[in-house]
Amino acid sequence: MNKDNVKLAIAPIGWTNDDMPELGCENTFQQTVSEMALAGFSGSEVGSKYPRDPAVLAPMLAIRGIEICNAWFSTFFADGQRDRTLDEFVNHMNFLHAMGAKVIGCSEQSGSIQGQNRPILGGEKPCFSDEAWQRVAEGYNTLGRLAAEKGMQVCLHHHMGTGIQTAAEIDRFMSLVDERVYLLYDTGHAWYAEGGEEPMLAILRKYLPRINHVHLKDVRPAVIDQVRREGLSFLDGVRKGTFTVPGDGAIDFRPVFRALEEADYRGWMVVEAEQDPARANPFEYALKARKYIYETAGI
Ligand SMILES: O=C1C[C@@H](O)[C@H](O)[C@@H](O)C1=O
Ligand SMILES: [Co+2]
Repeated sequence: MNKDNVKLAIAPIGWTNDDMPELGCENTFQQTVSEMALAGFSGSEVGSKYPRDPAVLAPMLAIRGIEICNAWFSTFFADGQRDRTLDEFVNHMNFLHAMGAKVIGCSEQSGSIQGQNRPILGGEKPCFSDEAWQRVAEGYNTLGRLAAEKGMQVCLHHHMGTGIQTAAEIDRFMSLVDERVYLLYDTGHAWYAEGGEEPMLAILRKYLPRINHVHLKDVRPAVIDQVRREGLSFLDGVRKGTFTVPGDGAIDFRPVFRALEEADYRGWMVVEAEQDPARANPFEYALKARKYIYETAGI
């Protein structure tokens, strides 16, 4: 890949998991960003331990050569919480804008079971009605317009346990939104939702021109099988090791990198591999990911 076009970041979720803050609570913000830099990454998403004042955060990252590329934002349009979502979005967008980020990665969280103690593969995730889809589309088109006014772009993170999890749901979403709304492609969630590498790649190939941010997450299929068999929740699975860094799990990332390269992808690729830091040392796994990406993507 061309290193002038693609930048590499890593998410702090490997050090402290904001979905389960007890995982990695011992890892400080400064240790996290220092280890990211030491492992050879130039970007990060934002975790709960990061100072929220750009005047404080920016210099602490600058001395380590780390840029902020994105931060997760939860939307609740299907549930009808449009005003609250838009208000919170504007604050979030302004923070990211002050940090120099260009992308705002959002997830439609109405009815999401990703944080609940319910079987993630047990058919309990939300399915939106036609009216809910219309609310989601209108909401995201508004976010896309607000972001464009700031010279930024909004994207949807398809995610396990949400109403936009499967390939069919991604299709529905993308068919309803306008060209100012992009897709955040997450390899791990695509594999998990569709059960393999071919359907994961099909989503990538279909939406390449609309993908403006990439999460590189590897999977351990044996753990996903256990999650299915034992009716475990998404977070139980994470604790058991559903995800890991590229190069450590089942996914061959070479076709992913090739497809992005052929489509002249320009933007960030973010290693995002939440697992228990007590079992998978975050610095060691960051180095492992960095080496694998160098060897397979050439950057
Ligand atoms: O982008 C993400 C953010 C996390 O909080 C989430 O649960 C994870 O799985 C993910 O892909
Ligand atoms: Co992700």
